[in-house]
Amino acid sequence: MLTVRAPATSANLGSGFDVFGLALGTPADVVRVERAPETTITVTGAGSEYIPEDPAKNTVGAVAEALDAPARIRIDKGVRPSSGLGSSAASAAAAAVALNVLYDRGRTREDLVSVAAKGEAVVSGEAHADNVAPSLLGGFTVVTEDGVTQVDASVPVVACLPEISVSTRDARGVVPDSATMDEVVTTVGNAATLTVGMTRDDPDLVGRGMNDDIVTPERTKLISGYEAVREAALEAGATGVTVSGAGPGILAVCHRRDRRAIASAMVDAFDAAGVESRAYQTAISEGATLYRDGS
Ligand SMILES: Nc1ncnc2c1ncn2[C@@H]1O[C@H](COP(=O)(O)OP(=O)(O)O)[C@@H](O)[C@H]1O
Ligand SMILES: N[C@@H](CCOP(=O)(O)O)C(=O)O
Repeated sequence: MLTVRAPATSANLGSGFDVFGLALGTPADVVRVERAPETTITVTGAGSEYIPEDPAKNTVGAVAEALDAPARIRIDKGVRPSSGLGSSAASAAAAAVALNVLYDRGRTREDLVSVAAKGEAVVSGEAHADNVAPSLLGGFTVVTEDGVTQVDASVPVVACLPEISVSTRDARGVVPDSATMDEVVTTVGNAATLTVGMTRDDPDLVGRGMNDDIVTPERTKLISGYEAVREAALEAGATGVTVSGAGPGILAVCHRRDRRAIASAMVDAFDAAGVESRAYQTAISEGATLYRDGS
């Protein structure tokens, strides 16, 4: 048996829709695999009651098929589904790493990005790779049609997860079809600033580059309390705040000294809006980790 822990991720970071992603230190999914004549899946843990065990409907089923690697697969969810924290991607990334070794397929982590993205197509209709790439590779990732670029960034973050669900499929439905040239120019500038910030581990530059006037405003309408939570995080010292992935999670970037205060300000602001939430105080971290002995 092989065991892989794959981290939650936060995609987009505002200015990098479908392009940017980062790996979070916590939470994470743990996936265990054993060879079997055909693929079976069991799911336990956070939100498991909402996750299908049918291989045709679960992200890991698509990964097993793509690698021609039938297995008994057990998923222990640490990342709640429909969270904006790459829940479906964490399972897919973990399964890709585990099955690649189990069947000695010889794929590199970079090769596995497109394999794991097939799982995303099962749930959101599109094989977007901006969650699976950081879950596999760790750090900050930039996904384009030409491939993936990875930076071992280390920046403190708070990921606040409200007790509401937004499916990625639905949130992709509110993405505008077009943008003005002014909006594009502003977004390119922000994305470039953010990327330089990641290469320097500079939370101020990263935060300054997170603004996005194209996709994010449409998605914040799906998250009760978003504006109040954003304001509270900024007042507590966050250098940038935006929707995590497709939401409802909210990501705040910060200096380490402010992390605890930001986490409690965000939870309090959601509470005042009548929404329960929990905040993960973490940092950009490593990608999927393989444990050979099943421990
Ligand atoms: N292994 C899996 N882990 C989590 N969700 C899964 C998995 N396989 C299928 N799903 C489905 O994917 C959807 C959640 O994915 P998504 O909407 O992209 O949320 P998230 O932002 O948390 O990844 C849910 O409908 C869930 O049932
Ligand atoms: N780029 C995608 C990212 C979705 O992330 P998730 O964590 O919400 O699945 C999008 O914005 O649709």
